[in-house]
Amino acid sequence: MIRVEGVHHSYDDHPVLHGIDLTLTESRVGIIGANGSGKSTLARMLNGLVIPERGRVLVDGLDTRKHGHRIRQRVGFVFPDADTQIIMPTVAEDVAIGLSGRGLSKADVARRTTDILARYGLAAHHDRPAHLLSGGQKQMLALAAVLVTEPEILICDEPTTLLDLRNVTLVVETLKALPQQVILLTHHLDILHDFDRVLVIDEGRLAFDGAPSEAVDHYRALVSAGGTAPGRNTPR
Ligand SMILES: Nc1ncnc2c1ncn2[C@@H]1O[C@H](COP(=O)(O)OP(=O)(O)OP(=O)(O)O)[C@@H](O)[C@H]1O
Repeated sequence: MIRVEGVHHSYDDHPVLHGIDLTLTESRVGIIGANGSGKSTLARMLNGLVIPERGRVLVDGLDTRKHGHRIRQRVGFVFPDADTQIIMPTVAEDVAIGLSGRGLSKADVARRTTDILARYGLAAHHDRPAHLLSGGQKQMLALAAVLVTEPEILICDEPTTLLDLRNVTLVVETLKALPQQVILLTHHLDILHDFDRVLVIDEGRLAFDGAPSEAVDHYRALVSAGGTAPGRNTPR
């Protein structure tokens, strides 16, 4: 369970989050809001990639300020642009690297790598250079490379942003089938219709917290009322 307690954050004296309190227990949680509203900053706090300036974030009682490494073993994070997440030359190596330092034998690493690539439709690409994959395949690889570590919670920061409709569907169906708790940041509002809970972030504050359709209505109303800063995305 993730708890966010009285979290404030600034970058270079520019306030980005203002007093966020949350307890996240639901299986499927969406986070929506305008560009620059603070969603990614909040998401990155949930596994200790960003430490709050004030307040604290607890994962199963562990404070991200003190237990970042242990928390990141429990909470996987998928970034918006798979290219920035793919770090090894071949597809299999990119998955296997996530298993290093876990005391697994080479045979176990190879077996788990082969299994996860098969599960996510990448078996035929095992030894291919990762940079030659299509955009959708790269996003699936980024997802597989996180899921092979068997996190208890998965945070996905706009994992469908760069994908065409077919690949959006593939990634979304994959996420929805996972047994893990999934926390998904997205500008594709329709993805969230069957989520358990959706948070609307507006200029660093929690503007709405509830059912998906009401959250989307709230976000659209905010945009219509000019409640988000100018020049930001219109919700789809
Ligand atoms: N590392 C950083 N250093 C300085 N400023 C940052 C940093 N990361 C984010 N910001 C700023 O903090 C604000 C919130 O950014 P954040 O990425 O959290 O918003 P977001 O809601 O995820 O936006 P988007 O939908 O565009 O991804 C923005 O003004 C952004 O420019």
